Amino acid sequence: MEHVTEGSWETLPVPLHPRVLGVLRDLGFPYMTPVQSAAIPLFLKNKDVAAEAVTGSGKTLAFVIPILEILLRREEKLKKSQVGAIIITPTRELAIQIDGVLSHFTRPFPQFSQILWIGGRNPGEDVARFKQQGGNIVVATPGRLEDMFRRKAEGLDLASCVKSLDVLVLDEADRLLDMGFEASINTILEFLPKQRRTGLFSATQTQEVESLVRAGLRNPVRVSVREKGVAASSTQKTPSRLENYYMVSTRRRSHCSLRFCVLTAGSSQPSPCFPEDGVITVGAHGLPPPAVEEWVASDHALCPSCSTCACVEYYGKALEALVKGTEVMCIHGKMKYKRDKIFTGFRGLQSGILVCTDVMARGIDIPEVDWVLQYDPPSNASAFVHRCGRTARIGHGGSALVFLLPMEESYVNFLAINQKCPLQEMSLQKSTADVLPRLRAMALADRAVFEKGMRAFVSHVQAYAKHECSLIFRLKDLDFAALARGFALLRMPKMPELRGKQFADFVPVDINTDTIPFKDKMREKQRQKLLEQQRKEKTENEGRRKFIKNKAWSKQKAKKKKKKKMNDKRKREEGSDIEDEDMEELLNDTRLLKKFKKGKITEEEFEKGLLTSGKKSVKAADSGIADL
Ligand SMILES: Nc1ncnc2c1ncn2[C@@H]1O[C@H](COP(=O)(O)OP(=O)(O)OP(=O)(O)O)[C@@H](O)[C@H]1O
Repeated sequence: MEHVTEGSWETLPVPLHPRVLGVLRDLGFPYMTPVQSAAIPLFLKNKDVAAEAVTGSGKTLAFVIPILEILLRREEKLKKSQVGAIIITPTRELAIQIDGVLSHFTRPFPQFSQILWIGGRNPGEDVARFKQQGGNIVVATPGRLEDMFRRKAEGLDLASCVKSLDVLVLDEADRLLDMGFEASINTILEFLPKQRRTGLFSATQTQEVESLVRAGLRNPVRVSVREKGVAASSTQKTPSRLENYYMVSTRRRSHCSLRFCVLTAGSSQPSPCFPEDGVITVGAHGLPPPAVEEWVASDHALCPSCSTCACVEYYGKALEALVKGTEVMCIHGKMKYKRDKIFTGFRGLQSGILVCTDVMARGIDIPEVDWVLQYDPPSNASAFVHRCGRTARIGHGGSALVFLLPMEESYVNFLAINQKCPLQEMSLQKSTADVLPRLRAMALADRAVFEKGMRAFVSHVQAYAKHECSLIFRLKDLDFAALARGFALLRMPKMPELRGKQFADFVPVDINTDTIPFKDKMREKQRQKLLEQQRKEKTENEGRRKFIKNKAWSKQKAKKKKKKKMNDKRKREEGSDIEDEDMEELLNDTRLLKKFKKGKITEEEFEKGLLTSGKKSVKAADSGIADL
């Protein structure tokens, strides 16, 4: 393990508690990683630490161990309700993971209690748990932690409880800022005592992180850890054991990635849509081609690959049908309550595919992940490094692959310069059977699949339009017809980006897509009922329309003008002129996100808002009018 090279824990200049050493022995970690050997002594000498180290280099223990040691060295013992340490991390999954690591170390010290505060759970219960069990060490997401400071009326005076705080850790600091938590963090910092140790950990440092370092840390010592064997001048952000590839597909990106997933997962029964002779070779740089068996032997394939929740839903559904004998799971940010369960479930699997958005891109530690497939390039370049970092973690090898269109190939150079992240080209050489006819057949047979595909396409186009590297990812150059074929669409969706365009290369199906039923009988029954209701309303409105027609034309004109004005205003405000409820939901979510980023609403309110708009969309889908 080239990461674990820094001598045994006993060689630290400040000795660790024998029971901490015992836990490390039980975990089978006899040696430290570089970031651990650098950061732990600094913390224990009362320094603030700003640490940057590649993904999977053991940053969690670099702050968990000092927290324990500092609390153990306190002169005044902590009371149940006194908070001695807080770890803030951007996502729930990360918080759960850190809480799990921490519990190994608090187990031999029953005098310390720990508590997890994350969104998606009942805040009232969080308060009750704290009052009952205490929380000397808090692991939290920023929104929920900020919310907890406002729960005085429920009997939790957190501002008083944190007066005893010794250590604050900001994990994945750049992500905390990317996700718009700056306002929450600043509010939280105001409650915390200045006399504390602060640690800031990240795999990628940005300008914004620098400001946070200045705001939250006092004379920090900076730790920047490079891997052994990597030149001192190099600032490569990805682990050296990571084989990082890109594949340029002249065909559709989605098609390629789906085929790749099918192959990688290595179905136990040969998939009807994928021949057994698919050969993948590494091109350009002359490396030997990995044998197909190598892919097939994959344990976990993780794909934090999609930029949007709708794409995750669609690819999840597609892969479920295409990959036999391998479990396919989906996680995205719009899932409210089942996210924890799915995440834990995936970790417990022998092998599987996790289709996810960037909620899984950071910090998530599933050591056996062999492949990270990126269906589309993430919206910002540092997220690319984090996505890849879900594989090739300590002591393990791993590979990552991003699918690019020919017009996007300069992204490879951009990553090499901007992120010091070199990629090698890989190409799928033999032409293989098409997965798309199968997906089209699925969409024809089930409205749920049809609608998922349409939504995925729309959301993908919209995400593409907002890409940070708009010079490389140019919406105007996107081949919409090829994209639609890649999503196995039955017809082109109606959306402003496509208005007035012709798609000679896209052949829509020869049926009215409104007639495609849901496979789920109940859903279809509801849809039919709603369609009937709409038909009735339409007939009733006919009479009214005639009446309007008989009105003075000047009046009709005024009404039309008013309507146009309202529509224009809405378009200006929302940047969209799509009429259906899905778009409304999307816009509503965007508005919520903006408010949340500006700190105008709490994480809780944000999630509640998402849930309400999600419900609306289910209604729309059920009614069958969500046909975008
Ligand atoms: N000293 C050690 N020896 C062996 N394995 C270790 C050691 N320290 C940590 N690990 C293991 O290495 C893996 C990665 O650790 P961790 O999740 O802390 O990495 P990280 O640097 O926080 O990664 P990321 O930047 O992706 O969040 C974990 O599975 C952890 O158990």
